Amino acid sequence: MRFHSRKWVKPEDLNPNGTLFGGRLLEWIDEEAALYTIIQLENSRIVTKYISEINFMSSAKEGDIVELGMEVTKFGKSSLTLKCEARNKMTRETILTVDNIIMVNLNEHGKPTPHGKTEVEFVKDRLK
Ligand SMILES: CC(=O)SCCNC(=O)CCNC(=O)[C@H](O)C(C)(C)COP(=O)(O)OP(=O)(O)OC[C@H]1O[C@@H](n2cnc3c(N)ncnc32)[C@H](O)[C@@H]1OP(=O)(O)O
Repeated sequence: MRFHSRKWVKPEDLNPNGTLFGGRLLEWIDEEAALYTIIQLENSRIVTKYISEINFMSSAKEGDIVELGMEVTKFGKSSLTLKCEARNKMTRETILTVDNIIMVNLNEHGKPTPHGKTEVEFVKDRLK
């Protein structure tokens, strides 16, 4: 799994317990999944269709750095299935894992459309 982005836990990201608010982390993950999908599918009209069980295993506190990792587990016809892990860079603990995030490629009418991709592509290879 590649960890593409990092987030800094700020006061506005905390819950009343003083730790990272779960909803904020899910927002970060959804955005990261969307950005990853847009880049892979080369289409900005994509949506999140389904997110499987989310297992919160540990947390983060103010000032901690959270890393978000994504991995493609399946290329469907119009869909892309991702696996995700969020980990705390300070404690080295896994904060949560999500086994399946299903993203769907849409056409200009907002309907699912084949993306034609079958493997992960790297931007550096596209430039050749
Ligand atoms: C980044 C964001 O936050 S986006 C905002 C939040 N998301 C949204 O607003 C999306 C709202 N939902 C929708 O617009 C519609 O449900 C759509 C366009 C995503 C899908 O429409 P549907 O008519 O259900 O699509 P359809 O049945 O053709 O399925 C499309 C693909 O999703 C897959 N899929 C649909 N439902 C599920 C599900 N519950 N679990 C897993 N995969 C699913 C299908 O297998 C299909 O994949 P494939 O083409 O690779 O075989």
